[in-house]
Amino acid sequence: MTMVIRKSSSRAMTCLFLYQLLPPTRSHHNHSFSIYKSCRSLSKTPSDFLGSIWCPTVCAAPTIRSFSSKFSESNTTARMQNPESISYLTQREAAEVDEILMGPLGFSVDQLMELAGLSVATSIAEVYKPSEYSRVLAICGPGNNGGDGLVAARHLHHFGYKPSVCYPKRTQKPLYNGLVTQLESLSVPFLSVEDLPVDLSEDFDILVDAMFGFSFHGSPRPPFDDLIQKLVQLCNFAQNHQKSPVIVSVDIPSGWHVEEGDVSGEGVKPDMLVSLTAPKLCAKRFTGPHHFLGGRFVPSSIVDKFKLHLPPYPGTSMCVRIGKPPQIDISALRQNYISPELLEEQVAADPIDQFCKWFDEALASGLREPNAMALSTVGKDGKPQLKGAQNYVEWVGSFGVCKKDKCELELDKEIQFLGLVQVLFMLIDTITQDLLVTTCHVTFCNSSSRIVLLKGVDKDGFVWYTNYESQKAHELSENPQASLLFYWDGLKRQAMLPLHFRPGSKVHIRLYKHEVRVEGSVQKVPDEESEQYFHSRPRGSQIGAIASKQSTIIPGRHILHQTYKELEGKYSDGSLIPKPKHWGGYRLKPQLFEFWQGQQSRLHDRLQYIPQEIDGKLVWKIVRLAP
Ligand SMILES: NC(=O)C1=CN([C@@H]2O[C@H](COP(=O)(O)OP(=O)(O)OC[C@H]3O[C@@H](n4cnc5c(N)ncnc54)[C@H](O)[C@@H]3O)[C@@H](O)[C@H]2O)[C@@H](O)CC1
Ligand SMILES: [K+]
Repeated sequence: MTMVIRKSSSRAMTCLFLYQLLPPTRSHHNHSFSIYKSCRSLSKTPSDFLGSIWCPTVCAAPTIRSFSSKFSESNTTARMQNPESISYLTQREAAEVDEILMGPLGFSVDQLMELAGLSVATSIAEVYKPSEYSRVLAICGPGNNGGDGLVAARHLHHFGYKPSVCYPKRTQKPLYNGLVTQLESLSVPFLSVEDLPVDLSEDFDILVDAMFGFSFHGSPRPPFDDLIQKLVQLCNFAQNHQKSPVIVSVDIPSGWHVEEGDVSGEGVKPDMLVSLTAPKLCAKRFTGPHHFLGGRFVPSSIVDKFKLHLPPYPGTSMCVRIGKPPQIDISALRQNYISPELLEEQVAADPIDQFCKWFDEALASGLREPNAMALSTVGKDGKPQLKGAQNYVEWVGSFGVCKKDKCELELDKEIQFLGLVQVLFMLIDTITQDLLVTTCHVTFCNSSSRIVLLKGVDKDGFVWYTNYESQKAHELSENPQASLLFYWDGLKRQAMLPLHFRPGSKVHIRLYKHEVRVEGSVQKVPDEESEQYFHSRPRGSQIGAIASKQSTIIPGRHILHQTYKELEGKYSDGSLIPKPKHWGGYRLKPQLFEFWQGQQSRLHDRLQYIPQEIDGKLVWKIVRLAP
């Protein structure tokens, strides 16, 4: 810290306490700001001293992108069910359900098989993403369980997996021949038992066990005895591999007694069980992490007849999770990020281009809402946190001119904070009124954060829409500086959560993680732009925007429903829903970017883009920060 005294002799010293709330921006050398208050006043509230700060104008490259409103509509997720309250069928009941479905209820085998196979494929896709678990082997038996496996393999192909099929005892019926032809037309390879490697871990990520279902009895006969042993022995090879394949059993873990389960204790131990129609008694003995129910076709007459308690399927899903997803010890979640290094010479010169590159990667990796961002704002009265720790800095040496009712400070150092400046000490030339030296303390302000959805990014900045009467809008009206934070993990070849653990196996996680922080000043977007976007939203969201007086206290949820219903009735004729005045967009004009990439041993990459004016042109200077 330096002390700058420009003038000397016959000076009076005045010691003052002043407050100045600074916005969350970067200030550069010799930028000036004003304190609109007499230096000689004491004990004023912070709000009396709102000043202005010079902010550079930023022009980014003309990349124009917009995101469709579909991002804002959330997808349904599988509901957790208490396994205790669910019905389990005996072998006899399972066969009886089968007979009723295909007799009086008019279903055909292929219909049920198609729905069963689709449920298996969607259950797999809920847990094991094709980006990490692409190589699938469906081992299919001679009956309908095997047929389910063939159908699942076809759907998995269309979901982006690479299935292969082992179907050693083919049933010569038109239904099965058709399923085989369909797979062959997709070039799905059929492997004989002899073609299979001794260690299935080498070639496959997912093993679909579709050998036997509820009609199995006795001990498995060849070649299924050996195939079941291959699944049992997988754990013997586990130590040779970073990741061992997962076993997904269709309806019954093959070889298990349909009612009593794995009687010998030496049978298959699937990681996932997809029960069809209703779980069979053996499913009570399933201890793997993922139990799903599929086969969304059970009519109420069957539910009543067998007094079934089955979980409801969420939304339009073909499957529902039974029981809780595996518990994860949050404190043990310590990923080692492995990424190629993020080097200064390799990143785009324009931060908007770099942002779009990472955004596209996040989108391609299957992240649901990569446009979700934390928006941090602070009003003019952001309360200071307690002194101490890293929330407190001190600087000395600003100087400037002190006029009757305002002091102009000229900062002599680059500062970087969002905070409350407390001017502790000022030395003023009583003749010239020059401000000679100032000592300031800066305490960081409390800011408020929430997640909003990015709806567009272009050369002018980052756009989102909200209620202009919300807390964030209120804070932005008082202080237009804000910060955006994007968090994208699970990129490229990462393990997806929930993590799959097999007892005794080692889980090596390759996780790529990116964060982008953007700071700048915020303005409302022109009303026509908000108007245009408002009418592109689903009508339900348009009505919702009118129904909710955001951030106000309401007596209960019923008020929202009531208002929503009234408005729904009002606009039921399909007429244009007018955009409320209090609803619209904001655009943040970036003044700083930081691109963060996780690396091993916490040696993360942090590249900051700082705007600079060179020969009247804006250029972004890239600097590296220590992690
Ligand atoms: N609601 C239902 O009933 C539905 C049933 N579906 C599927 O159909 C399955 C039942 O199908 P299936 O009745 O065809 O029977 P499975 O597929 O369970 O197996 C029957 C076949 O396995 C053979 N087998 C039995 N025990 C054996 C042993 N110890 N060693 C070697 N081979 C043996 C039988 O000879 C027969 O060929 C269910 O588990 C389910 O996967 C689904 O396709 C759709 C709905
Ligand atoms: K099975």
